[in-house]
Amino acid sequence: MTIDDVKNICVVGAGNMGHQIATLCAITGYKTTCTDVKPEILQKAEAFVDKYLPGRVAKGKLTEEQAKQARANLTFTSSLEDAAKDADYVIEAVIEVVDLKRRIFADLDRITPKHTILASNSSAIVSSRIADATSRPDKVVNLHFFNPALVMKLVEVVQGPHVSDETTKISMDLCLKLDKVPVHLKKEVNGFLLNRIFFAITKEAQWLLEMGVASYEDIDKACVYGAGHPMGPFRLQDLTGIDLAYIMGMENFRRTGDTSELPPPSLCERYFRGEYGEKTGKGWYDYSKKK
Ligand SMILES: NC(=O)c1ccc[n+]([C@@H]2O[C@H](COP(=O)([O-])OP(=O)(O)OC[C@H]3O[C@@H](n4cnc5c(N)ncnc54)[C@H](O)[C@@H]3O)[C@@H](O)[C@H]2O)c1
Repeated sequence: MTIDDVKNICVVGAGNMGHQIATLCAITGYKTTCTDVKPEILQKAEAFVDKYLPGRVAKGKLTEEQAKQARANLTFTSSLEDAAKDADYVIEAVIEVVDLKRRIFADLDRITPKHTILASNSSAIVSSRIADATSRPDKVVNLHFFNPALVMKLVEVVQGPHVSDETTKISMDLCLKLDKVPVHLKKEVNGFLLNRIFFAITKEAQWLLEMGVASYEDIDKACVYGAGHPMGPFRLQDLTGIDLAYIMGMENFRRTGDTSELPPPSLCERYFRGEYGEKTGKGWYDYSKKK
């Protein structure tokens, strides 16, 4: 199999990441189906596309014809069976819970053709923790996009010990077709490449806050105005989701038993109040007045 055999893509999960990955696939010419268990999330994803594509036309980034073709390429369904049955490549982007991902990959293994590559967009769960839920571990890989997936160019392709060179090559080639910049991780490592660097920064920022050294606003300012980052670690967490940071911290703690992996108190407080960041209107910062 080569990249030219990939025509149909299925994206599982239409949340923060999934709806943008699906839109990207459709714009770059792939017949794309996007599925989610929550009807309201599918409706939101569809509404996004119907606003996003005309917006790209208005900005001169797409022609009317390209936008029309992209929309025709993209379908939404609540049925995993319908979404995945003809897929050549699946990108899973559901919540960060390993047992759920294993269940979905076992279902995908049953539903999809034998040649289909099954990729996870997980930020922290390496594919070797999922691959043995399928009968095709050589075709189960991490394909890690960054948020927002329509904008950020980087994709990390993580080749665990079970992943074939063919799967890795097709995944790298797919990223190029999606107009992304892929990097190849030759082994699995917790946090992959860029997040390891960001984890170190965020952890330090979080402890500076907990120790009362500075406010989160000032810590963000230091990173923006001193280090030239486009946004500080707290603002970034609002974008990627405080819920995700909490779940990832808990997953890491469960896996390693290392208490320093536990999410810090100020993050837990926000998580338990349901203040997940931009998507709930409030996180570290207040977005309730933003349209
Ligand atoms: N948010 C980020 O910045 C970011 C960046 C890179 C990677 N990721 C990874 O992407 C994945 C998704 O993260 P997100 O932020 O989009 O989460 P999200 O909570 O916004 O979306 C997850 C979606 O999965 C759906 N879902 C749950 N169970 C499902 C099932 N059985 N079948 C189909 N859909 C189901 C939920 O309804 C939800 O809409 C995670 O693995 C995360 O680690 C997230």
